[in-house]
Amino acid sequence: MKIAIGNDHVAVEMKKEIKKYLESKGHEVINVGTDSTERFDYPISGYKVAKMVANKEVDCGVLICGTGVGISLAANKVEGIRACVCSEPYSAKLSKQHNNSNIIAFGARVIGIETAKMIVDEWLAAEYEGGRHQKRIDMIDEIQKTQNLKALED
Ligand SMILES: O=C[C@H](O)[C@H](O)[C@H](O)COP(=O)(O)O
Repeated sequence: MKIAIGNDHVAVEMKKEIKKYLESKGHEVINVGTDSTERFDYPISGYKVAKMVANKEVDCGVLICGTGVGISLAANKVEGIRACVCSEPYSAKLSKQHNNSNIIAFGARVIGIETAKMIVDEWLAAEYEGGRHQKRIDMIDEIQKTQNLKALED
């Protein structure tokens, strides 16, 4: 798979290790995050990775900041992005199976590298199940596009 990866100053080492790990599994990884530990504003990396995913330049994205929260919030502002913060593999797997997440995020101040590897493994191996879940994803898109939800009017 072709994967974009982004991070802020907190997550430089974890980003490097995850990039290396994914490459060792045969993935092509495009690094758009910072490689410096100088303070760096996470929305920049969140936005860059999100745009690459939304434009289908890559198959999916990985985002890492201190908690994974800020960087995923920024990514989720891009239309079509479903970025999920996970601190354990079960939520990562379900975020793909049920929510069709296209970006996974986690925090370098929250989890260790072995948990991070398990999260990306489970997430990349999982497949979106469609079916009953699609209606809910369509509702999320509807909220984004219209700031409204027709289901409330029914
Ligand atoms: O959600 C935001 C991230 O966790 C950032 O990595 C964090 O806010 C950076 O904090 P600081 O600038 O204090 O290193």
